[in-house]
Amino acid sequence: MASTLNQKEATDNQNSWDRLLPDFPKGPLCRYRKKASFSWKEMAMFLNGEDIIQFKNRIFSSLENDPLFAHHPGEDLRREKYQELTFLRCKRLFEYDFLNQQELLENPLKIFNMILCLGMYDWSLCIQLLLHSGVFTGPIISASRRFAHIVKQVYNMEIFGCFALTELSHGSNTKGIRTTATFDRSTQEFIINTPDFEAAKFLVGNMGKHATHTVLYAQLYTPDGQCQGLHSFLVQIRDTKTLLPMPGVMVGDVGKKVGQNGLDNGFAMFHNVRIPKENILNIAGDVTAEGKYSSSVKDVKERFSAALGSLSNGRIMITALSTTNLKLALAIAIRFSAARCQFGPTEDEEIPVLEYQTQQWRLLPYLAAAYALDYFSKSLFENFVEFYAGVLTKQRNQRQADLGREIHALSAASKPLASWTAQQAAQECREACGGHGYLAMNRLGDIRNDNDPNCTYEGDNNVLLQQTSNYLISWMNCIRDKVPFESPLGTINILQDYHHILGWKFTAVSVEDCMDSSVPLAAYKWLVCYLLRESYLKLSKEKQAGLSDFEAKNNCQVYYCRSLAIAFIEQTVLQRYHDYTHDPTVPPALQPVLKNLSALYGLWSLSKHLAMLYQGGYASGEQPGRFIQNAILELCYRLKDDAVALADVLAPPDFILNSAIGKASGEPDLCIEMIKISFSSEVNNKPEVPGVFYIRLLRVAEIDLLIRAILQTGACYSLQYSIQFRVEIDIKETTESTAVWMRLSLYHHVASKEVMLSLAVLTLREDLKASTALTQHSPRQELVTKQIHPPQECRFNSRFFSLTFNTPCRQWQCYLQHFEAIKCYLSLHENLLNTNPDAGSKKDIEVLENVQRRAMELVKELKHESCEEWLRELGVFSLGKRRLGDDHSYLKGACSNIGLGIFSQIISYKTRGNSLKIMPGEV
Ligand SMILES: CCCCCCC/C=C/C(=O)SCCNC(=O)CCNC(=O)[C@H](O)C(C)(C)COP(=O)(O)OP(=O)(O)OC[C@H]1O[C@@H](n2cnc3c(N)ncnc32)[C@H](O)[C@@H]1OP(=O)(O)O
Repeated sequence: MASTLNQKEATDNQNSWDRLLPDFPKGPLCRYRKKASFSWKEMAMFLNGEDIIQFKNRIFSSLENDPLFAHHPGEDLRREKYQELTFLRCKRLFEYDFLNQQELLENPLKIFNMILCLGMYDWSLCIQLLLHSGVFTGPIISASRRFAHIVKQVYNMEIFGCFALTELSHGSNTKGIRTTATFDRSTQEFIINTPDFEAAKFLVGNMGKHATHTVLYAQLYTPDGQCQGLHSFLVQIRDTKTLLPMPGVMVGDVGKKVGQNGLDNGFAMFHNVRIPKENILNIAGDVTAEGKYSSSVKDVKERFSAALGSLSNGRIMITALSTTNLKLALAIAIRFSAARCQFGPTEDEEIPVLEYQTQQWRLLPYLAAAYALDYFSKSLFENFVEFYAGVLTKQRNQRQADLGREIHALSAASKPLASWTAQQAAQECREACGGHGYLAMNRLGDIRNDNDPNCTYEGDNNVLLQQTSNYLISWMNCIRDKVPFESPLGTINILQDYHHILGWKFTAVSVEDCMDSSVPLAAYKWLVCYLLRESYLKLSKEKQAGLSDFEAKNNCQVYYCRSLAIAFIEQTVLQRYHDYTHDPTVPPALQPVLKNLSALYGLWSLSKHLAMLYQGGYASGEQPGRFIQNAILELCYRLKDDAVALADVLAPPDFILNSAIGKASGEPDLCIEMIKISFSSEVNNKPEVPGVFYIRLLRVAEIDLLIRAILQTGACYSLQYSIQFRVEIDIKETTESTAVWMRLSLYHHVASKEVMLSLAVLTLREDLKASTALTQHSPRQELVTKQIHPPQECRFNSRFFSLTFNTPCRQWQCYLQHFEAIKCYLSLHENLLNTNPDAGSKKDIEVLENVQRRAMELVKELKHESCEEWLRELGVFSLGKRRLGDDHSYLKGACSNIGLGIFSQIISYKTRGNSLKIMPGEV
């Protein structure tokens, strides 16, 4: 009976997993998926839970089915266009309203996941939304209820926000900020001024083009001439209707960046800009009508930390954003490594590159880090939710203050750890995928470049690490005075055993002994205590030598305080992950792989501190180092067959991952991607370059892929162009083989001229796996003609089957029929060759002509088919459907919706400059 129940439970589970997590398409990755020691679906359910998976699916499918979110293949989207599109998308996200207040309160992890889902799709969009509805709105919500109407305007997108702290000459050093806000008693206003160019607000996300309001950080001056320190103010910088700068504000875009170019980063200078007294965000302090400064926080330092408190939230999110980049890069590189075969034990046999020890060692520790950091970032976010609830309910007890300090210390180190790990991983993954990794279409370059600012914004990584080491060193007084202590989250509680831990030694006596994360965890505890002692001693010594606090601190960073902060955060991440993976409630089938990941993350991270372990006497002799290295390699080997399933758990759907080599099937369809890119960039940017696509077809099935690629690409770009297709099939015989070449000529109308587009020569290799390469094929001149043929002309001779159709791209049904005819033609031809191998070489003109005639007849017959049937057959129904009818509707919709909101604008399909322009008569 019990076993029947268990069986039923197992079946129910399986059904629910299958419903939420569909199987992946068959392909070369199947062999690894079969070898996995666990079910990826069970793992995904365990890590996320049904509710979150459903929620993520809803977001992913909404983006995939919305034409506004269609990808623009290649990297040729101009910056202005990309920024404009990002803004339209951001606005559209509010229309989706993925998360209501109730859902958010019930499960705050939903907002966390929503942000990450958007980031997986595009970081510019994600950061734009975060800056507007989080970084800008957070301090406003925390300040006072008097801003409720502003918050409403934020969520209606009636205003658009940014967060202006950084200045041209002051980024990390917030105390050095020089913008001023002087209170004017006579008008009950603050006057905002930028003293000089160097104090201009700089690099502020959303400020470049779109923001109408900013949370502005400035030194507050009371009428008595006293500077009361850094405070934040709500300032309008642009007119909400015209987007023209407000009087006294000079604002603009800072130009192209290394990454995230869909985001408009800007600068601003203020000259006697007056804002009402109520616009001070009174988190740290306020000013009375008489101009007296008042604050419930008496201590200046505490006031400073209250003013900057909102940055902790940002750093926690950046920890998670970086971890997401780590996950994306790993998903791509592991899938590629499992499908890509290169070299082998014999000349005839090539093996997947994942089988090589070096490849495992390069990638799998990062995979383990992705799992550990993923868990950590979620748990830290949950800690923050607890803290933020206290902020909103105005709790002022000791625990709340201690929790704030601890979260600040953790996030100031977890941001550096996660962003650096992701940065290094993205580069390693890029290289591990060779030339394919270098191609923009595979997204590793974008992941690396878009991750890059995570190391800098919300505080430079190295500067922030000092906050963590300061926090740790601050506990030395309690240790020295033997005063009992603990922190709300318990992360510093190991220091209670400081003296005892300093006496620990490395005790493992074999490699097998090291295969559990308890071994690196013990070493980390020792390392944290050791580095704390060394940093403290060094600091004391420097001070005793007569150096100022400032100089002493400066001399204690490298090899001391900096290493301490890094070791502490790695130990904390590992501790949490170790506890999680060793919890008895983990499903038995998942325990071994999760424990392996935990051990690998711990040992690999620890291996970077080997010198320190020896230097401090924790390890001695040859064995500890050897054991750790061999255990890392053994764990990589043990995880190798699980790697694809582990990557599957992390990877979003193909549309979101948007990487040809990262596809779930392991079939990169590079041909399609290249055509899309070549086609789209030519159409989009260089319309007057003449050219032809030559595509060599070895299997009839391939034409389906091409049709899909062309349709999808056309779907993105046909809105502005009427495109003509001309297709010629050239059956080319050599002594070794018969090859079918398809020449696809694309024309479009530019100023009523017909221009031939794009020259790209593609060769598909037989297996279509990862091996598409651009090759030199000299096009035969007799085939190249720039003449447009009359519509729907068919021409035959013994080798060529040529169809030209002169149709606006929007009318899909026209050219679908023609493609179908070509397909029939090729099928018949292929059948012919299969049944009669001599047919090709004998140049049996009569037979070929019969085939061609039949294909011609098919074209006529096919005209009566409904276009929707064609689309469904080709699997592009939804894409096609939303283009049928009013082709411009999606853009019109998006833009006109904005028009209904704050921004009156001229909708322009020309993308030069900001399309948000002033309506005639409004100025
Ligand atoms: C959701 C995010 C998405 C991505 C967002 C992307 C957009 C990016 C926007 C930006 O980048 S905006 C601006 C970025 N700039 C910064 O982040 C500034 C970095 N600098 C600082 O935060 C501070 O200047 C500092 C380096 C942390 C402090 O340096 P300073 O030496 O001047 O002060 P201390 O003496 O160290 O600190 C005094 C006191 O205050 C405590 N404290 C500081 N920050 C916080 C905080 N966030 N929370 C709580 N407490 C804080 C600090 O620990 C000290 O306390 P004690 O040690 O004295 O107890």
